Amino acid sequence: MAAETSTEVPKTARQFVLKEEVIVERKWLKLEETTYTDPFGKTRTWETVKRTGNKKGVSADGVAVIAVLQRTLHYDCIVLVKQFRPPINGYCLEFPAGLIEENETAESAALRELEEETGYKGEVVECTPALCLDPGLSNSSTHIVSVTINGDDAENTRPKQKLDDGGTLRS
Ligand SMILES: Nc1nc(=O)[nH]c2c1ncn2[C@H]1C[C@H](O)[C@@H](COP(=O)(O)OP(=O)(O)O)O1
Repeated sequence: MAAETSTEVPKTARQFVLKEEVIVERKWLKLEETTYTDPFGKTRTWETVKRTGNKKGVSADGVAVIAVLQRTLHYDCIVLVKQFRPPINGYCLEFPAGLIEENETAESAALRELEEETGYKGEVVECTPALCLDPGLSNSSTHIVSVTINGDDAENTRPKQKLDDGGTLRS
């Protein structure tokens, strides 16, 4: 008699992390080996990047700001910044963005980063929950914050960036 072959899909188990081990840690980032269970209950490992530091009172690592510049008799414009990004040895056109400071809300961080990077003062319209944008690589999380800028307002007619000593942005 021929052996019966099962056509049933195997039951999968709920997956979870068992252990996180730091491989190397520097000022801004660390590489960890994450031990987890696969859908069949087998133990596996994953290489994970995390940001260092445990900031108190923050809901995500950073914010990205979708800022719409509104001016009378002009089309609305999305404000972007051009920034050199060492990991790709090249320049990117990006939404203004940055890390949230301790005890700072996502909305305040968005307005602060927008003003630092572009000089524009905006108003928050909407803020997403914390999103992981590259969860296969990192647990790093970001709020995407929608902002409007009243370009007719005197404070926004001649915007000036306020960059720290590492900054080389253009908007
Ligand atoms: N992965 C990083 N490597 C670095 O060498 N330095 C880094 C990393 N991530 C952030 N930073 C530094 C660069 C800035 O001086 C500060 C603040 O970053 P962020 O808030 O993203 O940028 P700005 O506020 O726009 O300067 O962290």
